[in-house]
Amino acid sequence: MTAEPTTIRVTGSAPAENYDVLVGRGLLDRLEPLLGERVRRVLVIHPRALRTTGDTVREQLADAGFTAVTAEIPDAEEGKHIQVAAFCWQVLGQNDFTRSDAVVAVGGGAVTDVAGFVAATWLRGVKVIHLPTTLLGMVDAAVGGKTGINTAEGKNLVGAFHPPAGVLADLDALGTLPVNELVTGMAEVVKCGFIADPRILELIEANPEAVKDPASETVRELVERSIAVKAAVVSEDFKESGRREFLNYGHTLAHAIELAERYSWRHGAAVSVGLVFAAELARMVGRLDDATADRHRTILESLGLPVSYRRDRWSALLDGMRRDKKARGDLLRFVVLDDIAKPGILDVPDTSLLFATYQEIAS
Ligand SMILES: NC(=O)c1ccc[n+]([C@@H]2O[C@H](COP(=O)([O-])OP(=O)(O)OC[C@H]3O[C@@H](n4cnc5c(N)ncnc54)[C@H](O)[C@@H]3O)[C@@H](O)[C@H]2O)c1
Ligand SMILES: O=C(O)C(=O)C[C@@H](O)[C@H](O)[C@H](O)COP(=O)(O)O
Ligand SMILES: [Zn+2]
Repeated sequence: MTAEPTTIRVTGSAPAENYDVLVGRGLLDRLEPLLGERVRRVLVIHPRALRTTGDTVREQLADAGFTAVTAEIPDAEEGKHIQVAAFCWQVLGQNDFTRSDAVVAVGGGAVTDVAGFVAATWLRGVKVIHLPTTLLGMVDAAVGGKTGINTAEGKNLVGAFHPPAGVLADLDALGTLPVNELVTGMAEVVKCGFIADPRILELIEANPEAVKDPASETVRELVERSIAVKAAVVSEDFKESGRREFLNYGHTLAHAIELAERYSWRHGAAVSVGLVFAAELARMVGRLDDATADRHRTILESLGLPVSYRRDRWSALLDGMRRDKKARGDLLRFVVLDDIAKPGILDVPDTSLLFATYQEIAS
C-alpha cells in the first residue's frame, strides 16, 4: 500500500495563488483531478533525457480523454532559452490551445522554469502543473511561481510570476537521478536550513551519507522541510517585495558564476559557492559570528559541494552580480545572516568590500 502523501499548502492574496504541493510516492494519478473540469488539451513539456516519463504522462492523459501532446526540449539550461519558449508557443498554437487548457512540466528546475514561462505567456496565462523530477525541482523551482529563461546577459533575466495550479513531488522520480544531481540540489536545502530551519542543518550533519540516498527517510524529511520553508515565504510575499528576497541567499554570486561558466555548472553547485561567499561577507562586516560562517563551508564540503571559485574571474563575476535582480541602480544588495534563521539585507555601495570578501573564498 502506498502511504498518503504529505500536503503543503501555498496561499496568496488571490485565489490563483493557492495550491497544494504533494510529497510522496506514485503520485501520477493525482494529476487528472488537478487539471479540473474545463481543461481539454494538455501540453506535456519534458527534456530529451526524460522522454519515457513524458510519454507515460501523455499516454495517461490521453487514456483519461484529454488531447495530450508533448514538447521535447533541450536538456538543462539549454532549455531555458527564448527559442525553446517559441517552439512551445508554436506547438500550443498548432494544437489550438485555449485559455482553459493547460501545460504540465515534467523535469528539473530548468524545465519547470521554462514551462512555467510558456504557461505564463501563452494567451497571457494558462494553467501549469509541475511534476518535478529532481531534488532541486521539488524543494525549490517547482514551488513559488517564479518562471523564467536566461538571456546572453545573464540568468533568469526574463520571466514572470505565475503560480502553478499544483505540484506533485513524486520521490520515486529521484530513483533515476544521478547522485551528483541529488547533491547539487542539496545546496538549496542547506540554504533553507540557514535562512529558516536549523533542523535541516542538524539532519545533514548527523548523516551526510543518508542525504545521498533518495530512498532514505532523511531525504523525505529534508524535502518536506525545505518545501515548508519556501511555501511559508511565498505565501507571505509572492512577488518578492520583501521577505522573498531571503530565498535568494547565496544567489547574487551564484548566478554570476553560472554566467561566467556558460551554464556548464549546475545551479546548485554555484549556489554552494554563493552561500559561502555570503556567509564570509556577513562575517567581514561583523554581522555573523565565526562559527556560523564556518558552518556553511563545513556542511557544504561534507556533501562534496564546491566552496570556492577561480581568483582570476573576479571582474566577470562583478559584472554578472550587477545584473542581480536585488540590485537597485548602482547599489548591490546581498542577503546575509545575522544568525541562523535570521536573514537580512546588506547594502553594498562600495565593491572593494566584495573584492576583499572574494579573496577569502577564491582559489
Ligand atoms: N523558479 C525557481 O524558484 C527556481 C528555484 C531554484 C532553481 N531554479 C532553476 O532550476 C534550474 C536548476 O534545476 P535542476 O538542478 O533541477 O537542473 P535541471 O533541470 O537542469 O536538471 C538537471 C539534470 O537532471 C536530469 N534529470 C532530471 N530529472 C531526472 C531524473 N528523474 N532522472 C534522471 N535525470 C534527470 C535533467 O535532464 C538534467 O540533465 C536552474 O535553471 C535554476 O535557475 C528555479
Ligand atoms: O524563489 C525564489 O524567490 C528564489 O530566489 C529561489 C532561488 O533558489 C531560485 O534560484 C530563483 O530562481 C532565483 O530567482 P532570481 O529572481 O534571482 O532569478
Ligand atoms: Zn536557486
